[in-house]
Amino acid sequence: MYFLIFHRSIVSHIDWLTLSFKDKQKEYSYRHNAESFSSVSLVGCPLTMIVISTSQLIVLPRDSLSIISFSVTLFILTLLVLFAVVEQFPKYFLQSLEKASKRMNHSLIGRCVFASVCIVILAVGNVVDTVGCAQMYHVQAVNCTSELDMGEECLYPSYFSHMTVMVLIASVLPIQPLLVAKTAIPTVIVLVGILANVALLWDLLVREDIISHRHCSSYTPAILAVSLTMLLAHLGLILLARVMEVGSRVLFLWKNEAEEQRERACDIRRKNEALVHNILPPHVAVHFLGNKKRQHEELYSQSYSEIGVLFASMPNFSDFYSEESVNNQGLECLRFLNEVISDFDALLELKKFQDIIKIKTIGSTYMAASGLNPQSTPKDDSITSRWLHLSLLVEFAFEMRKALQSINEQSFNHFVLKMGVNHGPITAGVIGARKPHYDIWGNTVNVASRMESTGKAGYIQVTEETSEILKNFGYVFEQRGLVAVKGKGQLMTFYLVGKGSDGGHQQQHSLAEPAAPTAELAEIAEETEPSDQAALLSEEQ
Ligand SMILES: Nc1ncnc2c1ncn2[C@@H]1O[C@H](COP(=O)(O)OP(=O)(O)OP(=O)(O)O)[C@@H](O)[C@H]1O
Repeated sequence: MYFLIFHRSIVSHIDWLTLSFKDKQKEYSYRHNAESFSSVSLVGCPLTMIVISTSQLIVLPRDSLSIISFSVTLFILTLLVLFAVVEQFPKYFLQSLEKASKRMNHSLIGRCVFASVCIVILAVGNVVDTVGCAQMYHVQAVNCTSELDMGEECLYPSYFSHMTVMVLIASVLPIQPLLVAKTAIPTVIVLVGILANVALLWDLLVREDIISHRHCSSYTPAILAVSLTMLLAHLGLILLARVMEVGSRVLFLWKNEAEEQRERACDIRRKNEALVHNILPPHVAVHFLGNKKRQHEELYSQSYSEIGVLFASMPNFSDFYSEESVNNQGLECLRFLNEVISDFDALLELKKFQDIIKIKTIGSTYMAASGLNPQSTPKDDSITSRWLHLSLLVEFAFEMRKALQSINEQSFNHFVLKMGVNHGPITAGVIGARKPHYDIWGNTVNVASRMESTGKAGYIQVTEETSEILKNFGYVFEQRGLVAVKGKGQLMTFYLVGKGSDGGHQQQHSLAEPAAPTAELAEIAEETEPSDQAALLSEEQ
């Protein structure tokens, strides 16, 4: 099969006779898929009419009736084609006309019927002309020896068959009609052409033979020659129509495939973006997604001078964690931890905490930082503007405590948070080309971590400098005393008691809530790390 040779990719998809897709859904969408500019292919109809009329007027000098017939057919065809292409030139035509054109071009039946009508009008124009010629001139039966009146017109009727071939060409050009119409209409045109030759032009064609072959030597009769020409042209054009149809279907498949691939690529990109946004802070994710020329080895780092850092741990979680069959080899403990951490993460979704960034979790310790978003610039140079994010970090710490409390109530647990906050300069960066991780480093982070590890369960411990800043926001502190911090010596630290004039009361209240019974709190405090023991000792001194 000709199309098997050219388009192996489509063979399994289509029926070899009708060329329709075996998949009904695909066939439906192919038929309803209106190619933009497909209406432009109809321009071939009036153009063919112009060529036919011009050549006929040159070869077969005609009377005024034929000129009127040409003009009317050409006029109707031009109007129809103009209507079909209005959609492509919306600026130059009435809106209602454009809408009607669009409706016609986008309806399967509409555009099929419309294109078929154009072809039929063209064919009818040609037939009318043929009939006119045959009837206008009375031709007597002639033979090789007859005297011919060479002054008569319509001497070359075979031209009507040549014109029919042109009509056939014009009939396969439009994209809109279905293949069945593209086959049926030209077949009818050829049959009518052959019938006209036999029934109307026989004598005229014999006369043309005699004019062309004066000596009556052996020749192929014109009637046979032109009818065969029409038939062969018809077969060739049907073949061409089928090849065009296969091509159009291949393009349709490719287009669909490309569209599917594009959608898949968009989907993957969306998922990747979501993934990047999940593992990196928004501003860093934007940097990575936007910077297409980024090299794998290129390091992303950013220095900040005023950042807040929070460490929050659940000191009694390690006691809770055990790998036994009763808790599914520790799975239930991890499920619980996941619930707690997820609740903390959910707090960061709140608008007021949008500038707080979760850095990571280290075991049951939650690490977050504020002031990392370069877009959130302070309104002015005042302490309260510059360190607003630090007060929000403290608010976040309070909310974490509340969230854990409510989980405790639901699960009959007694977990408490031990928190440490510090502020100062840090360096942030993304480490690793695979599984990249955003982290922060610096003395500020180390001290924040120490504030947590040397702190007390249920308390938020801060350095003196941090407490000074937070006092501007109305937070109330209780001096803890000097704490021995590894590598830093003795640091004066404070416990955050609450906010406002009744801050002390607030803190009392939060501690008095059944987050952990007082005895349990004391127990937890005693179970702090060795460095904490040193800290507590220094406190006692
Ligand atoms: N980016 C970070 N993520 C998590 N923890 C950090 C980070 N930076 C520092 N820390 C923690 O801060 C604490 C203090 O760090 P520092 O460098 O002062 O001492 P260290 O000798 O590394 O600490 P350690 O004695 O605990 O090993 C360490 O426990 C460290 O784990």
